[in-house]
Amino acid sequence: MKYISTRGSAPALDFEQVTLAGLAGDGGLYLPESWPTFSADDIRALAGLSYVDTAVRVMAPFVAGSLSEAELRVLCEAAYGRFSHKAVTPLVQLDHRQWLLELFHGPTLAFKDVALQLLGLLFEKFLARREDRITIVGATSGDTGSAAIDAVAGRDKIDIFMLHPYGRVSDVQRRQMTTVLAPNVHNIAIDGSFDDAQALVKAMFNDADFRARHNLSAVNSINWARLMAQVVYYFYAAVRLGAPEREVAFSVPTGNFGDVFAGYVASKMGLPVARLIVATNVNDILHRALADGDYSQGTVIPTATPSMDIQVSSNFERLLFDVGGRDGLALAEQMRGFEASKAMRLTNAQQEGASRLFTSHRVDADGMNLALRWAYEAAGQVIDPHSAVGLAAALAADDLPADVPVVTLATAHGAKFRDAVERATGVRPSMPARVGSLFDREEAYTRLPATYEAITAHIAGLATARQ
Ligand SMILES: Cc1ncc(COP(=O)(O)O)c(C=O)c1O
Ligand SMILES: N[C@@H](CCOP(=O)(O)O)C(=O)O
Repeated sequence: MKYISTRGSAPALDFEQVTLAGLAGDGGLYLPESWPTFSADDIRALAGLSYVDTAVRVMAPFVAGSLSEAELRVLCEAAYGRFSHKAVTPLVQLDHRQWLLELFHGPTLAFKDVALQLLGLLFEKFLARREDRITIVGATSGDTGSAAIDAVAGRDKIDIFMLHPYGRVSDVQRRQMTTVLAPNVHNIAIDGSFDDAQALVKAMFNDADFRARHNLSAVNSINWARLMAQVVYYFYAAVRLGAPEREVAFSVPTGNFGDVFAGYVASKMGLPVARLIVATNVNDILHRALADGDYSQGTVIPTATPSMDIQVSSNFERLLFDVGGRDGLALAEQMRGFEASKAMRLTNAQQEGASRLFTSHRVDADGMNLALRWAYEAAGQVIDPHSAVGLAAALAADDLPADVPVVTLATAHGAKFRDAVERATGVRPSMPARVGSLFDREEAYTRLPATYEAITAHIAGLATARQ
């Protein structure tokens, strides 16, 4: 399998290279040269398989040439063996048509673990082959950071520098990152938003000297391997609900467009997806883009769903590339315009292409609270605020055929956002034992201004020299 850049001029890479590279050299994001497809029989054959068996079948075409199926299986068994639920990503029924897909049974209680537990092992395997080391630079609005740190802490060929927006993540999210005191883990709190952090990370990748000197790699969803691992649970859930005989809709609380893009990939591979509902909070750039073609960056408004307080959605570029005819040079021009003016209009082809599968819904604080209460009172489920944004959008999708089940992706455990859950439901979710005593541990992080000079000087001073 070869991967090409959305901006048309970086060299095509294989899976191993693309996993270590992160962002493409031309500033674009990597995607498979063509989508592997599963026939109805292939999908039928997934019925009754374990999560690991499903993962191996779904991901095998993407890793071909870099990993054998046996190697992939060993990594999946290790990654998903750390989840606390036997089904890894269990489905929970809420009513006759609404379902939750629980993605928070990993070590750090958010869906990020599904991909990052595997990515940590992929890094280790590929670095051992090359006898090389990497410096990971990442941006987090709360969940990617802790999941990535858990996945790579203590690995001796990796340094990780994780940027989070100071004061804009929950106390649990922050402590899950800053109480990991392994020597290769470096937390940086920037005076800015997640978008600032993400822009700084992309600038480091686009600085050829800095990138080469530190051998940068990515753990954000700019890294293709992240999305690949997330495609698996769409198959796993849909097959359990009757695919390929029955179509399934998914409602996805969305920020950086990675999770819902994985659903798009599943659909391109042949999974019968009736609809992908993009659920945003009031930071609604994706809702405006999908509803009106207006992709213009607003100011980030802090909300009770901090992980979705994002106004520039990295992976949207992958969708625009695929539905817009895969013209990398034209997209590069369009993205340069966006980077300069912070606004762009989708082309007609991009809008029409996206509207075939996607709808969107903007959920404000009242809508989120109502969904939290509905889940608790009508179905006895204490969910987290991000999942509640997804559920609110799912409940509003009343134009879907009656026989289509709607699956909301439950992206985090309520305990990560205890205050918001308690305010809405009166129930304070307790912390699962696997997280340990976060509040007794020492914290370590460095607070820095959100400037390129300050961040790169800090990283250059601490990153272990390449051997
Ligand atoms: C709990 C939670 N829900 C939803 C999202 C949004 O996912 P994505 O950025 O893949 O759209 C995030 C962050 O990415 C998150 O941490
Ligand atoms: N919500 C995310 C933001 C980063 O998204 P990613 O999927 O690109 O890593 C977070 O929790 O950090």
